[in-house]
Amino acid sequence: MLPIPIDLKEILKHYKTIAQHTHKGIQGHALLIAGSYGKIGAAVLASKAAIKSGCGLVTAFVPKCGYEIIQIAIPEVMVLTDMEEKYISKIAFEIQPQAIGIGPGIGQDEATQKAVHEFLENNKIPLIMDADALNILSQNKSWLSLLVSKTILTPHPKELERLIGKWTSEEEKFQKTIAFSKEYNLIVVMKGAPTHIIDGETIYQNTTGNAALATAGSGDVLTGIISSLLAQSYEPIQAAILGVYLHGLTADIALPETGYQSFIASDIISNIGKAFLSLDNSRK
Ligand SMILES: NC(=O)C1=CN([C@@H]2O[C@H](COP(=O)(O)OP(=O)(O)OC[C@H]3O[C@@H](n4cnc5c(N)ncnc54)[C@H](OP(=O)(O)O)[C@@H]3O)[C@@H](O)[C@H]2O)[C@@H](O)CC1
Ligand SMILES: Nc1ncnc2c1ncn2[C@@H]1O[C@H](COP(=O)(O)OP(=O)(O)O)[C@@H](O)[C@H]1O
Ligand SMILES: [Mg+2]
Repeated sequence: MLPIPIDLKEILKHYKTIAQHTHKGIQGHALLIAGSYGKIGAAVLASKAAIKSGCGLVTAFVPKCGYEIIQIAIPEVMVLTDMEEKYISKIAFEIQPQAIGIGPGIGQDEATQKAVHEFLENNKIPLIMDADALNILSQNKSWLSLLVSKTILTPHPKELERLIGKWTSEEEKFQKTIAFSKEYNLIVVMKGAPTHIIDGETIYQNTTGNAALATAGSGDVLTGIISSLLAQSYEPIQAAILGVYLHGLTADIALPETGYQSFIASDIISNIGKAFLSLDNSRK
């Protein structure tokens, strides 16, 4: 089947402008479970991207060593901490987020794996899983059946291979990912150049983005953007499509100013506003 292009026409079917009388309490609350010692940056990037993508509230759940880092780096974001200093060991919270993003920078410590398992057994909130959360799933494939329906997975090619096994052709890669998506009722964002999204038999192909995105943390930012959209009541497939498009668009907007070399993940975040504005302007 031919992929559906994720272009402006497709995006305008899904994109919702912000209601004038909305307030932060109804704009959605996203929870980002991220970071470990030396990789708190992943939590900073994901939660900053979330608050810059329209949800009303963002909470970051990090190991203790991340507390001051997040509070100072992004005062707009609230912080909950694990009992452990350097890694996540038990995911417990009393807030009621509308979406959860888990994985950037969490590592694969045994205690973190146990915490992820317990979390998945109990979670019913719309979910996006990235990075080490995917690697943990790959090591414990029986946990895939615990995921809430239409959970969004965002693997890069290596993470995808860990999840579905090796492929010998592009065709086989798509066949295996479609079978995987159908078996567990998941949405798979196959990150790459270009990114494809698999939702059962349906394949979408992104049209934005460029090689400037080949830089540390750009996937962590994507997780934050999609978590934010999910918290704003976009359906999981809509959040994945819009998130991937906006993420790529930031790089297309920034490229004339930064060039490929000096573009960094924070430049994605600082151009999210212009990316949203270009959607608003195209409606006028
Ligand atoms: N500032 C921070 O805190 C940051 C924290 N981060 C966090 O670090 C954790 C580890 O994440 P990670 O992705 O670096 O490690 P890992 O899963 O082993 O993958 C690496 C291997 O995968 C491959 N590969 C990747 N992309 C590919 C592609 N497009 N096309 C083809 N192959 C590709 C490539 O394999 P190779 O080609 O070398 O065989 C590469 O060596 C994770 O939690 C993340 O969130 C980072 O986000 C950085 C900023
Ligand atoms: N050459 C490229 N062209 C377009 N997009 C790219 C390119 N290289 C990387 N990307 C995008 O950048 C992101 C990288 O994600 P990931 O590998 O998870 O990074 P990290 O783990 O460092 O945050 C993905 O969204 C991917 O599609
Ligand atoms: Mg990544």
